[in-house]
Amino acid sequence: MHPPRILLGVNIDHIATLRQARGTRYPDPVQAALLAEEAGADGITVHLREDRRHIQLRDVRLLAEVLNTRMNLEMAVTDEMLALAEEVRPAHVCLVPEKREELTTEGGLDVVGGFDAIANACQRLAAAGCEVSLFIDPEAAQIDAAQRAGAPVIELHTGAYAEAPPGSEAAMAEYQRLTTAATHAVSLGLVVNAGHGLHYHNVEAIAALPGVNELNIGHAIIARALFVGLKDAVAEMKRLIIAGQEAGLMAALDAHDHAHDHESQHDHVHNGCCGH
Ligand SMILES: CC(=O)[C@@H](O)[C@H](O)COP(=O)(O)O
Ligand SMILES: NCC(=O)COP(=O)(O)O
Repeated sequence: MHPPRILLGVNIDHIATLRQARGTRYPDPVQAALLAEEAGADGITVHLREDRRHIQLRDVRLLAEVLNTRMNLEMAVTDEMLALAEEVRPAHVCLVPEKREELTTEGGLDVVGGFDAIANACQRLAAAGCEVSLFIDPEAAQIDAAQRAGAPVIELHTGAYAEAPPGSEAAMAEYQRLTTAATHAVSLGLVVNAGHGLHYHNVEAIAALPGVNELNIGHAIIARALFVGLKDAVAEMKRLIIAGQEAGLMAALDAHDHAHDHESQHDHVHNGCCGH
């Protein structure tokens, strides 16, 4: 049976970045969200940062009213944000680490180190009806802790892979880390999302990872939208994700057939079918 198509969550933070740069009312991230949905986005991701550098509370409240798909609210594990999520009740909440001085999210959430606070946040958000995901680095210890904390979903941070020079040993090592992490998380029954730094040239490989449910992509889509329009930018990303998923499935089938052939040859020899 064909697994479900990988979903695309479009992150619209950078529409708000442009608006905030001039203090105008435009461009409106809410308008962008509706266009992205029309182009095939399966969900809309926003990161309401403590410093409110891009997305504002007004955006989150309006999106909660008008989205036709679902909101994925990225937020830090703070009392203020937990209270807000309990009030707005987005379909999905992704807990992320946050530093004021960072340009963008630098690493994954330390679930091992902050276990009690994160497990408590997972419980509160689940009680509010939100599906919680934890944005983590592709490390077994963090994945295990995420499961123990009660998160049904993880989002693997793809930043290190995206930043490594394409084709380099570092990129291959990061890809292997992501593959191992996704396989491990799926074996624990976790839903596996991924994102950060994905763009039109690296997304196919990430869509080919085993068992991926959703990719969250923002910067590259909004940047391309400047030249081709938001709808085309979203549609093109969806096409690449589907192509990557198909390639991953074919590769998995080939590997399976290969292993099967090898096993049959092995049985053949051991069952004495070679005239011995
Ligand atoms: C959690 C994550 O990887 C991204 O959503 C990122 O945090 C977006 O935030 P910025 O748009 O501020 O980079
Ligand atoms: N969680 C990742 C995300 O929402 C998008 O990150 P980016 O594509 O803007 O780097």
